[in-house]
Amino acid sequence: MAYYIGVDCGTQGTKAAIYDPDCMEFLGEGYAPHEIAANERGGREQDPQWWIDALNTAMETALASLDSGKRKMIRGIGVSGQQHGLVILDSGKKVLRRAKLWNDTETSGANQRLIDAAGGPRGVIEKIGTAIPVGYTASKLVWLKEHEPEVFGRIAYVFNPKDYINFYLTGIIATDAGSASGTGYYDTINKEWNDTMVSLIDPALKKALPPVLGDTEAVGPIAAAVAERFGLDRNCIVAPGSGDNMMAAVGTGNVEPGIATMNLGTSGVLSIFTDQKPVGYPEIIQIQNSIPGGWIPTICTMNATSASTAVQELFTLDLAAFDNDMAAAPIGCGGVTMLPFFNGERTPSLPSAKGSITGLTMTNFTRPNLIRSAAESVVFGLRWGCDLLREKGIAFRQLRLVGGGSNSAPWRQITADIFGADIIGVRGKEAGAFGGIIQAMAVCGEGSVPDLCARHIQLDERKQAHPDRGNTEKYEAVYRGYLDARKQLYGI
Ligand SMILES: Nc1ncnc2c1ncn2[C@@H]1O[C@H](COP(=O)(O)OP(=O)(O)O)[C@@H](O)[C@H]1O
Ligand SMILES: O=C(CO)[C@@H](O)[C@H](O)COP(=O)(O)O
Repeated sequence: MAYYIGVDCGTQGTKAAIYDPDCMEFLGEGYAPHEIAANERGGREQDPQWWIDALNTAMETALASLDSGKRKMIRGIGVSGQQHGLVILDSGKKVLRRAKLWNDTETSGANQRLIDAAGGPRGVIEKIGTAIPVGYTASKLVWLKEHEPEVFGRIAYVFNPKDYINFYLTGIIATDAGSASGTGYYDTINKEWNDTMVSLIDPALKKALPPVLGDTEAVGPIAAAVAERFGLDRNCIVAPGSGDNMMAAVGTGNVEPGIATMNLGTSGVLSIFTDQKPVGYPEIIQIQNSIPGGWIPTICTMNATSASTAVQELFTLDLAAFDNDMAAAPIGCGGVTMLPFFNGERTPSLPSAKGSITGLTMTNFTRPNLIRSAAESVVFGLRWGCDLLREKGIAFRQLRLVGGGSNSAPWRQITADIFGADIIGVRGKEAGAFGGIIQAMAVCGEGSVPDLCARHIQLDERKQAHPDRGNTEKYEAVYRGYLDARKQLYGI
């Protein structure tokens, strides 16, 4: 008998869950939040130590009910982490500064300068198979070189948040192809660091890049101090892990054509596995490497539950009351349209955009309409990206919905109606963490990732929603209204 731990280091907090594959049950779970240091210029940063503190708390909580014998039966840990964040260490492996995060738009000017230097978006795609939206690691390095050259000059290691967690767990520095594909200097088609993009940032950076592990190649065994802290066996291995979207794809069975994963978390994400080399895609679609093999063309918006939470907090409602109001408002919110760009936006590329609400009248200016318009607008943003994927022939037969927003019955129905697609949830604590568990099991020889997905992923029938044809038709007009409002304000 063996147990596995999955960890997800998200933007708002870190989760840990312990899984018993024989009983297909979770033995424990834990969570601890982390703060975000924000500035008015769009800066969004976290100290990597905050992730470690949260990880320790989450792990301790998750392990609390396991006696020492059971703790020793934990064979592997797989970590899923917020993508793109820039973690830099000096030659003594000490953190050089706070990590700039995926949702940091302070670096958007630097991103544009890098894209221009690479020959525009198409020049970037020729080199690495994907465009680089605002938020990718590359732009943060360019920004750092411009704004903090002394710090930049001391970089000895550069990697992403998940890799820092693995470094804490093992003492070893490495990354994986999925994470690397979100940096902006990794060739997603040929699966190797791209010298040209690296040199455009700075040729000296090359020596700071970590080795890229295979999909089921362990980082190594857990470090002695960490094993002792949690009472784990020294032979417990740490799997390579990956970015949260790759791991959520695994944790929802999105490892074969036909399944799509949508995450309504801080960010809004839609990813669809493909085994066909993804060439000629629109620039706004991120091409990312999937675990295992293949690719997951991905759309990521910057405002999902971050936007809904802003509205929820404005009205000081709990989630049940918030959902009730969402359900009470009509489709289209009586003409109220929200553009939820509270954090700027990257899909479409509008890093300096602000949130706005249009179409208000004396009669439609109600709390339920404002709440529902937040939920609808988040889904419209993803629908816009999805239509671009559909144009490329990427189709799906089922949308597996995860993230905090998937707990909301009205939001699920809104999503099903706007997409005209069947929605289902996935049982378990957290898709990214469960992806980590499946990957750790694969690394420990329990089966291939697709086989393990087939055996262990349990769909959640309680979180189903099916499109109502009448609603879907009504939404077509409302969606056009959303696109018009966006075009009027931002020309896109
Ligand atoms: N029933 C619900 N209705 C609406 N929103 C919800 C509901 N349950 C959770 N959420 C939202 O989900 C958010 C958390 O989402 P989560 O996916 O855990 O975020 P992340 O992984 O990005 O940190 C919460 O802040 C909350 O706003
Ligand atoms: O940047 C992306 C994807 O490209 C985001 O999905 C981040 O990876 C953050 O994830 P959450 O904290 O919202 O789960």
